[in-house]
Amino acid sequence: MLSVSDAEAIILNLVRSLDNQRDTEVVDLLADNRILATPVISNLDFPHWDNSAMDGYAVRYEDVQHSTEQTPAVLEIVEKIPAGCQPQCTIKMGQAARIFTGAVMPAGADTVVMQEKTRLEDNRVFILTAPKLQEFVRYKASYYQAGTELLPAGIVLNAPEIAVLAAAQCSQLRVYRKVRVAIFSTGNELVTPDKPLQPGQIVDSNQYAIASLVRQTGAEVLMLGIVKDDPEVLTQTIFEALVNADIIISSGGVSVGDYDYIEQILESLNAKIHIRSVGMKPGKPLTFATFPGKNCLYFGLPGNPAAVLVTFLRFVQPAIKKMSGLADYWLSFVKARSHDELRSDGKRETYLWGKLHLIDGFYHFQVAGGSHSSGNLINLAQTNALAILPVGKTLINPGEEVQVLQVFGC
Ligand SMILES: Nc1nc2c(c(=O)[nH]1)N[C@H]1C(S)=C(S)[C@@H](COP(=O)(O)OP(=O)(O)OC[C@H]3O[C@@H](n4cnc5c(N)ncnc54)[C@H](O)[C@@H]3O)O[C@H]1N2
Ligand code: MOO
Ligand SMILES: [Mg+2]
Repeated sequence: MLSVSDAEAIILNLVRSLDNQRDTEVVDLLADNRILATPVISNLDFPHWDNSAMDGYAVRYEDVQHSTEQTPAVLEIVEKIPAGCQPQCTIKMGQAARIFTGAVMPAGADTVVMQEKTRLEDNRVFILTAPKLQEFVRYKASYYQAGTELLPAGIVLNAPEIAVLAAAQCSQLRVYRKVRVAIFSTGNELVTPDKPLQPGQIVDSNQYAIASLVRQTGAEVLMLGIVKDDPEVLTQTIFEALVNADIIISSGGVSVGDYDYIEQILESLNAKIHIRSVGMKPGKPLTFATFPGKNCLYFGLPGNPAAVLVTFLRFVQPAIKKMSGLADYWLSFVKARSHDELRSDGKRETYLWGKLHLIDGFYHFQVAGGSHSSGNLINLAQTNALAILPVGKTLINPGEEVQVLQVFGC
């Protein structure tokens, strides 16, 4: 049985990022959560020109550097410059321009005095406090120089990046296409949620959970439905999925039961099985395979509903993120203080689901109540984190530190 970290390394080493030329498409600015495939270089400086950060007066520092309330500099106002206009005058000794936030600085002026520090009399402004040199001027190119890299490839385009791209007039973006993930569930006992249950049947909840997580991870879902525990149908399903999918995920059928066919089918399809089981709880029977000559990864997740979520979050989600072109941050761990006693048998790395709260700058982990059996999915609702007890650790006391994996949009 592999350790979790060895399994992670095997998987992530075998994941190839989509091709940054071939596997891309052009989208507009309204397509969010996409991953940039090529760096963006703008031909605009930021700010585009020297401009004022305040409503006030554009002045020459040397005229006002000794101003006080008792001995104010008195300047003649020669121009009024609203935002969006080109100044007409050059500010000379003893002169100032009325200026507004965002308006272009006039030639000759190097400093802005905010209007609260002035007094106006007719066409003259009294400067009541000495400003600092260049105060309240946002200088051209002081935030970004045209021609340099504005955004690197491999980042997610969220609101801040989209604002930057809009401001830079980059409205057509080359992003990676979405990773295509085919999913299916195996089990003769499974039915869709709309069917009345016959004795022994249960609802295929895993397929819905995986589909939701795949979409949240930014990939496209191909739902292949429920497949009976029938080697022929299973083989055909996997064979067909290989045509279009970058990743195939099944749930169930990976343990040692008489109807657990996934591994033998993968072998019959000449897949190379890299992982058969992992020392984690839940999630021990995990199958990971590749198909020689094909760019497709296979994750055979265990059928138990908690095991399927934990193995997806620990292994599949980072693999999708890496394949999608995301340069880093495939997993997000934090250290938290445990609110409760956490227990494990110490034999496998143990994942306990619960809620992460940020209180006064410190993370606190509150374990979900009820059974942590991998067959129980009820108490997974409203959790956002998995606390991790390493192998050999049987107890974490309340108040002790624990490593936590942030999940479900946390
Ligand atoms: N003799 C052994 N038995 C089992 C072992 C073992 O090491 N030796 N491992 C156990 C562990 S751990 C897990 S996890 C499960 C994994 O089983 P499979 O991946 O083969 O999954 P199934 O047998 O098909 O189903 C297990 C369980 O999950 C329910 N299930 C299956 N699919 C779904 C679905 N789509 N939605 C909701 N629930 C599902 C299924 O009804 C079973 O109750 O094996 C243990 N056994
Ligand atoms: O994946 Mo199994 O949970 O360890 O029941
Ligand atoms: Mg089984």
